[in-house]
Amino acid sequence: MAPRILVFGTGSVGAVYAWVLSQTIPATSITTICRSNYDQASKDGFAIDSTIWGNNLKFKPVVARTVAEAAEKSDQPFDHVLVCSKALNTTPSTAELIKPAISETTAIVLIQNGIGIEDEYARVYPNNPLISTLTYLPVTQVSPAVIQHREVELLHAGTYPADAPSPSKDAAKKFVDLLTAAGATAVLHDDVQEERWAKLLVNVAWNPVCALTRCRDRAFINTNNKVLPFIKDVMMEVCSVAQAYGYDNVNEQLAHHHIGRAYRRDLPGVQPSMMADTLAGREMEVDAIIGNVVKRARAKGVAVPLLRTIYLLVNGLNASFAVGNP
Ligand SMILES: NC(=O)C1=CN([C@@H]2O[C@H](COP(=O)(O)OP(=O)(O)OC[C@H]3O[C@@H](n4cnc5c(N)ncnc54)[C@H](OP(=O)(O)O)[C@@H]3O)[C@@H](O)[C@H]2O)C=CC1
Ligand SMILES: CC(C)(CO)C(=O)C(=O)O
Repeated sequence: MAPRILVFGTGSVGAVYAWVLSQTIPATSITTICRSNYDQASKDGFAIDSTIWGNNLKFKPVVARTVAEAAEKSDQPFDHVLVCSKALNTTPSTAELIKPAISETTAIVLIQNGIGIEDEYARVYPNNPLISTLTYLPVTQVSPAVIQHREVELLHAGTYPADAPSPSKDAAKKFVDLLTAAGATAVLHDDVQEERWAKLLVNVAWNPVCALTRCRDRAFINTNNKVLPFIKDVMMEVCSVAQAYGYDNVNEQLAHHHIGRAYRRDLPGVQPSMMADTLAGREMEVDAIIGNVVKRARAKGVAVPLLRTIYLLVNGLNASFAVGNP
């Protein structure tokens, strides 16, 4: 029988992975939880333009407003619940919100940026397979249920914790195999935390500056010849924290690799998710992406003056959305 999939948070990333899975799993076995895009998604489904997979990709999964409604609609327990909402500190937490969909064997798959995002799920579901993933997938929901994707698709996955028991390791492999069979690129790791740190170089450096300046990454580079040295200094601070935790491959060479990717992009470049949030006046993942790095730096006595500055600025920007127009 086809695996049953639930996607919680079907915005930019969630819609793309739901579509990917629909290449091997019937759309009737994929349920998407939608909020602001519910009307459009339930009426016409999703439409994706991708520079990799092609334009005008349409698909219509099952659409529900809440996890309770999704669980009621499904005649079988869900095999995989994909959490593709932003990693935010909400009340109730997202871990609590997905409860109606979690059976004894459901694998919980986090497809989110940041570091230290798994703890709440591990606390609420100590016996379920928990799969931590991150993806290189520049995507933007340009209007409700209409998504644009460009340039790259690469997901890294592994269990949380890294030394999880074999049923969790099997579930992680199964998920990676599902994506691969559907035509996506997914890599399984014994310890995916190294890849989380590696991607933080990109997200800590570019997401806040693009949000604060409202310039896409490549366009920001063109504003001043000091931009690239600054971005490198920010990345090197993240490297020093990662190395303090034993991830020595998160280093200067990797920083150069990531900087080169942005530099080679056509203008105006990509719109990081934090910039999309700012333009929409939506809460940004300030703690998951920056605050948790600053905390980890403090715990190891690593100096991160640039990260502390960026954290305060972007945290202030976040707060401004809550109070409305200044
Ligand atoms: N966009 C990108 O290019 C990339 C993003 N990422 C990461 O992927 C994750 C997802 O990002 P992204 O797809 O951009 O985010 P989006 O904001 O595009 O999508 C998140 C979706 O979650 C929905 N949602 C949040 N809370 C709830 C809730 N309680 N009930 C129902 N729906 C809910 C939102 O609904 P609503 O619209 O109503 O708020 C929205 O549709 C983040 O961790 C991000 O950092 C990783 C790689 C690239
Ligand atoms: C920078 C990017 C697009 C890389 O995939 C990303 O992770 C984000 O927008 O948060």
